[in-house]
Amino acid sequence: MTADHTPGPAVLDVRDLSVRFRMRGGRDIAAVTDARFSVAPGECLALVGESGCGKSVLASALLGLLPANAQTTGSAVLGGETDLLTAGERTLARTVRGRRIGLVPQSPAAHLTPVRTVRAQLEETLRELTGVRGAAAVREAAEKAAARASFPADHLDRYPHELSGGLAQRAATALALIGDAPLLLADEPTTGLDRDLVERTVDELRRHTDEGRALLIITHDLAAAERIADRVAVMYAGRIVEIADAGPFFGAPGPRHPYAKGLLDALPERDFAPIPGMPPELGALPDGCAFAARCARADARCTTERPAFTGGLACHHGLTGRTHFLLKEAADA
Ligand SMILES: Nc1ncnc2c1ncn2[C@@H]1O[C@H](COP(=O)(O)OP(=O)(O)OP(=O)(O)O)[C@@H](O)[C@H]1O
Ligand code: NI
Repeated sequence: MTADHTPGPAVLDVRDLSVRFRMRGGRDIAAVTDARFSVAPGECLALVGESGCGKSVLASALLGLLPANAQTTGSAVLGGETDLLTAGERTLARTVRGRRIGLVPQSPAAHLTPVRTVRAQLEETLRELTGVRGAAAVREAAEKAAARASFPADHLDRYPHELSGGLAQRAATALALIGDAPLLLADEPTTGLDRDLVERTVDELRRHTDEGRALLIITHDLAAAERIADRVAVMYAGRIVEIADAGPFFGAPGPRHPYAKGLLDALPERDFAPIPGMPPELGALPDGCAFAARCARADARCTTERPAFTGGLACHHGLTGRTHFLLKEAADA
């Protein structure tokens, strides 16, 4: 097994997914390039990287929610059968969003309908996505759905603006869980929450993964990723540069890609040493490695030659030939 592949049938299998925004004047923005990863049942994959690196665009591509000027290539196969990139809006709206992919939104307050109570929204979603019928049965199912996301029953008749950030997040999670989707997709589910609530939110999401769902969590909160993820995918300038098991990535021996190492070293609880410089414009990417301009290890080759993504890594320096050979041998065994 290599780190970019999960063993057994994947819930989601993304192959060479690219997203280009066609801009006026013929310019292209390469928001996502050749993303390749899969997520297995019961597994949590955290997609991490700095603001603007393409994480949300990747999520929107999976949900069929990209704007009209976006062009996608590659494939993203859900449940071994449906390619999300070619399925078409009708299929995505009727059979995928909510039913096969539960979306835990970035901004729950904005996702919830402001003029309706949490109970009303849960009941409406239940009627839409499940076979539960009859006022009493729907009411009971809504209360169960709230309990599943640890949303307190005595707050069900409140409106979204009457909820704290943490409770709004739980209401949104309860809605995301109603369709019993095998894949949960959470884009920055902890934005704006204090540390305590971040931990509770990710622990609750983890619990749903432990029930057998797959979870793709998008975050730039590395502490949250460390707490929840089985594997980590690091994105830089639209490309995944490293995919690794969370244990060795956050512990020893640590990340293999210099950018991923830089991200961890920048954490206040580690070296608190920011990566110098800025990421490149996605409309004007360099020919070689996109990280070369900021990388202490970069040499002439890095600026001219793009590193291939093999064995979970896209870097000229990450592995010596010998280590690579040994790892590959172990992976193939
Ligand atoms: N509709 C669009 N047209 C053109 N460019 C876009 C469009 N939507 C997003 N982009 C560009 O795609 C890039 C990636 O954006 P994205 O929102 O995926 O970043 P992100 O990694 O999710 O960042 P954050 O952590 O801030 O949420 C950005 O440079 C953004 O400007
Ligand atoms: Ni985003």
